[in-house]
Amino acid sequence: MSDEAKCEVCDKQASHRCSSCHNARYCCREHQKAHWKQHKPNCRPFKICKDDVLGRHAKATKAINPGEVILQEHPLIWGPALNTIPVCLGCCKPVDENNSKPCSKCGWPMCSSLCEQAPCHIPECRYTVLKRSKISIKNFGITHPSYGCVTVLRILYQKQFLPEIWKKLDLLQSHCEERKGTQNYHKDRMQIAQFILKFFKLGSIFTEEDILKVCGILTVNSHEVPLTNPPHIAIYEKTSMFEHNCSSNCSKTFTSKGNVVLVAGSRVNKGDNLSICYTDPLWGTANRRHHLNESKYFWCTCKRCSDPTELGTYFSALRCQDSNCKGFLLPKTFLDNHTNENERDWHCTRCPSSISWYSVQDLLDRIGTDLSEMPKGDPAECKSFLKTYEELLHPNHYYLTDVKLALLQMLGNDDDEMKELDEDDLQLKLKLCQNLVGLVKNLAPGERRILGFLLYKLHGAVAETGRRKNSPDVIYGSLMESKKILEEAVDLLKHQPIELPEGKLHKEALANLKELGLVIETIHKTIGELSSPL
Ligand SMILES: C[S@@+](CC[C@H](N)C(=O)[O-])C[C@H]1O[C@@H](n2cnc3c(N)ncnc32)[C@H](O)[C@@H]1O
Repeated sequence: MSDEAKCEVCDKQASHRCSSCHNARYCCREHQKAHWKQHKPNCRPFKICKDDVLGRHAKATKAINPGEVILQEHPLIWGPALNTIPVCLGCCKPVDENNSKPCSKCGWPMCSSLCEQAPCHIPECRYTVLKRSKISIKNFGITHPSYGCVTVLRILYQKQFLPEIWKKLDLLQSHCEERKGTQNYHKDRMQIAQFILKFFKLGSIFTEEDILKVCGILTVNSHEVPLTNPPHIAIYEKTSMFEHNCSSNCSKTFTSKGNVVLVAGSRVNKGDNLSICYTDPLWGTANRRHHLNESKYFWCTCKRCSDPTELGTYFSALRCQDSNCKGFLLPKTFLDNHTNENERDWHCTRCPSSISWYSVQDLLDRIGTDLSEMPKGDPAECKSFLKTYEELLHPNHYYLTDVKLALLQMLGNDDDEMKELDEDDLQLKLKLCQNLVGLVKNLAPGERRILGFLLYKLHGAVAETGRRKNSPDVIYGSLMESKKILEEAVDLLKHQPIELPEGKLHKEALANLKELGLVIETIHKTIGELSSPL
């Protein structure tokens, strides 16, 4: 009998499951009732299903409202990223020769004696001690190849000593077969597997295949945790089951302690698949699909990828090159990776014009280079980029979106700067915020962090526009609108931890909301006094 088939209370064979989460199993109703108090905090609104395309994935077992927490869990394993500068192996904060001391047992630089004794440091410490010479890290502040093996060693340690955790890790996808022959596989083999086998001399315990499987598990399932700078990585058991969608219905954030929190971004119906976005939702379709194939070994065919207009946003579209035409150029599909050359042409949505795939690539490469070479932090440069490329790209194009996102943060980034902003720039900021809020709501409604950030910026621009008017009625109207937008931002950002910029923004938004409420009350009284008969 498998573990899953046992009653949560008595270990007898289970005949039924909790009808809400489908996870807990019981032998009888009495035991289910008796267990409810204990089970309630863990009763999750999803079950794990399996099919040939997705493998294991999560399905909602009841309707879920936007903002509802679907899951919160501890990492199964965490550690430094595979490419990182030297960090403390207790807390993952950067170390250098001044703020660290080598671990007395193994030599890895640690930021404090508390971190030296942290349980998470045991695996690499023990394996280093076993090889009978300490490690010596001399170059700080630049990517250090030795750190690539640390999280891998932590997983191998579970395999050797902690079978309960290893069992869970071992069940995760590693795509070993698909990875063979790829550049990433070769790199992992040379830089991680060989290093572990030769430097740590662990060949009698682990094979090269064991190590490469762990590299695959990490590549496919690990999450970047931005609570430290540089971010560290972690694997979460249940979160690993959530499939990818480029317009996902859930998003993830983290608690201050490093737990992952999955939150519904849009309304989910019972039976819907639950998804998160494994890639950057503000990349174009070709780039997202390429990245997913390179890092997660599947070609995405979600609704957004299947629709060349990307849900009607034209996020990857070019303007038709016929100056008399108001249409946009797009391929027939982004899904077919191997069609013959003519089939890859991009066609106008209005006229018979078309353009070859090579010309599209050439144009996009040129604009991409311009963007990467653009001096940072200069609003004039951003405006000039937008002016030049709005002639060639759809207004929602991802390159323009990228620059708009940067520009709106340069225009009046705090209250004082906002007051100083000239009227044209204020109206530009307002337009950029409105434009991007509309775009993200269409394209990636589950992305609560991005939407919350944009709405926060929008509330400021709306309030400032109102404040500059002479009429108390108009000011009152604008501040009420701004308050409504701010309330939405507060709700969207409510699960962000204070360590992240969005958590700080949430704190700021709550304070602004209180202040805005008081200002609105005062204006309301003034209007009442002005309009009351003498
Ligand atoms: C983090 S795992 C998800 C859990 C996995 N399905 C399992 O059975 O363990 C990521 C892998 O799931 C599969 N996957 C996730 N989302 C997918 C999607 N939208 N289309 C196809 N495969 C997907 C891919 O094989 C991907 O590498």
